Amino acid sequence: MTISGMGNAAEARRTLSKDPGTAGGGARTVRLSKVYGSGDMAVRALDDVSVELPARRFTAIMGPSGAGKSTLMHCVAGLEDATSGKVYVGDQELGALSDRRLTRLRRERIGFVFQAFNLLPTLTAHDNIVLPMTLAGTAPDREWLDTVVRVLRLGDRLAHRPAEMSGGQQQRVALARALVTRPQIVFADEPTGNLDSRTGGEVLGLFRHAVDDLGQTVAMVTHDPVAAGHADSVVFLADGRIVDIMDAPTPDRVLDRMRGLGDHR
Ligand SMILES: Nc1ncnc2c1ncn2[C@@H]1O[C@H](COP(=O)(O)OP(=O)(O)OP(=O)(O)O)[C@@H](O)[C@H]1O
Repeated sequence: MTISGMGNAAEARRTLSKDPGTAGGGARTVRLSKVYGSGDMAVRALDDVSVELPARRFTAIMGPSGAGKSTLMHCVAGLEDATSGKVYVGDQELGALSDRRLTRLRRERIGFVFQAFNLLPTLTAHDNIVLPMTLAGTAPDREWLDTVVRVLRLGDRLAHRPAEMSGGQQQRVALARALVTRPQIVFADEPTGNLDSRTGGEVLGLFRHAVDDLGQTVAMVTHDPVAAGHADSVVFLADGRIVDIMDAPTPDRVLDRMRGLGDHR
């Protein structure tokens, strides 16, 4: 998919290449299990999952409701502890980190785009975008911020508050916020779930752009075979286990596979 008005990708790549160490890392799990609760109430949300989210690739995560998709993303992003097994972001094993170092790794290497955008209503688009840095007490890299804003076509929206923007614009602000710290990995939980198909298509195009032109790694949970068709590969989960991995997915093939898993949405 090509995106109009994306700015100069070669320039973005050059900007990025100044600091190659902060972009392009992947993540993986080794025999990851996650159990919620205990005894009779125990739920095994992830069961012995070994999977790779390769660097500079766009991976979709699919599967029926309750399959463990969000749990997998939360564990890989360091938002939840593993019950057993290991999670690596780049070469770093998350379980080996103190809380403080884990928080720092999350802040510096990981970006999140949640379905509900999670923008603060009283802040302008600009202040929402730089919020992670404001919270961390650091200053944004002006040149990089300008690049992200230009690529995401937000230049004329920076002074607006979320209520003054369309859903697609708010999603782009959320994406800018996830990208501005130059995270190695961007995690997105059903990012197109609430969007009309045109805006959803734009967001998916932005993820492709982040991977192909900005050298980032994207992992996205989705129920939508068309959305998954934008990814490089699809990881299928069912009952907390990986049941298939599909490279070069098309919406038709994804739909067939989903039907086979009993997800008829
Ligand atoms: N905090 C929690 N406490 C207890 N059980 C949980 C918790 N979070 C998730 N679960 C359970 O773990 C399993 C996997 O949940 P998860 O949210 O990862 O699935 P999902 O594939 O993302 O589902 P959906 O598509 O409906 O969002 C489910 O059975 C769910 O009820």
